[in-house]
Amino acid sequence: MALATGAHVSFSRVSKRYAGAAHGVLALEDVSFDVRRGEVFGIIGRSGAGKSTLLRTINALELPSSGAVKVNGTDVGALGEDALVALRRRIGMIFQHFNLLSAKTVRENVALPLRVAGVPPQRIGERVDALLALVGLADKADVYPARLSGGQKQRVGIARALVHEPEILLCDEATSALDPETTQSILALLREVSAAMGLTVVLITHDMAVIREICDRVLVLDQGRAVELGEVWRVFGKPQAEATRALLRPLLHGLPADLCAQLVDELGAAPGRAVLSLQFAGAERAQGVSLQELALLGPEATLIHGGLDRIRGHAQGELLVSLPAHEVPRVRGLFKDGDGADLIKVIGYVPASA
Ligand SMILES: Nc1ncnc2c1ncn2[C@@H]1O[C@H](COP(=O)(O)OP(=O)(O)OP(=O)(O)O)[C@@H](O)[C@H]1O
Repeated sequence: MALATGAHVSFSRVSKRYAGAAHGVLALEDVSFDVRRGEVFGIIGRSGAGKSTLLRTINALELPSSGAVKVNGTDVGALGEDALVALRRRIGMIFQHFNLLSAKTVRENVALPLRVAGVPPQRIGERVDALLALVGLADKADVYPARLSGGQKQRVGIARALVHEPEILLCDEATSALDPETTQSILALLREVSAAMGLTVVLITHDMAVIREICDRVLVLDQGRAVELGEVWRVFGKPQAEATRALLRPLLHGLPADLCAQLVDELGAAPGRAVLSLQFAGAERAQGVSLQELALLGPEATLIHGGLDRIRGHAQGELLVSLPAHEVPRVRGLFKDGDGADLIKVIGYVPASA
């Protein structure tokens, strides 16, 4: 059963075909996965991969052409009008362009969904004040959106999305219009409110740094298909699908091939040496890479480039090391290769006769 496994939202064999020329557009194809209760779940993919379509099936803004989306075990596609209104109140949504009403103050923007729901004015006032305090905008209640910064507008968007005390928050490129510093503050706020309110958060973004920063797990869509799913540190540490690698390329620690070649060339002054790449994917070395272990590379090893990063508490990265070529077989044995968490790769040799 969906509830017993902790699934909050479950997608089973979801396909979506939009009407259009000839056979229409197949935006989603046979997508199945669960979003767990209380997790922050990211969806990534190239432009047109189907991310928005998938997100919008959760609150039935789009209905699957086949398959089912269930929230708490209930098929959202089978709900009547009243049940659908109730469902949408349990699912807040925030958008890239904030979608605030410019002719209404901050307070009125946040209050509007409560007014529509017929909540008594006194309760509306209390609720709106509490939410504006929560998002750090208590002093902007009577200001119009035009006088707010992008980050402040998104804070209003978040307050408005939380008015009905939802259990799920959908974020559609919520930080894409913001500068990096403001993005960080909005992510911190999202993390805070999701933890405080026990929210399940599903977000789509083109910004891989956002996924790395805030998500527990990530799904990769490619041309409407789910091609990879896993904990963020695993997927980012060792991406399996080509689509994932392409999306993550800007974040990967590896040196560009031409720079590697240049490094190998420069080492021509020391013939008989090899350049190795030691890649750490985080599973075995959550705490980092021990210097004791690196010391086993031997006294003639030189660290020439690299760095370690931390994703959701797992150390990841790549170190480029030069050492005598005859040491390569011994060193290969020191670090797990291939199916383990780590990978060791010979980037190049400088021939002894050079
Ligand atoms: N209402 C619609 N009618 C017809 N085709 C649509 C509609 N909405 C989306 N599509 C098509 O479905 C596919 C998936 O679109 P979707 O917006 O879900 O992708 P996306 O991954 O969110 O893209 P982006 O990152 O550019 O926002 C695209 O080919 C798009 O052109």
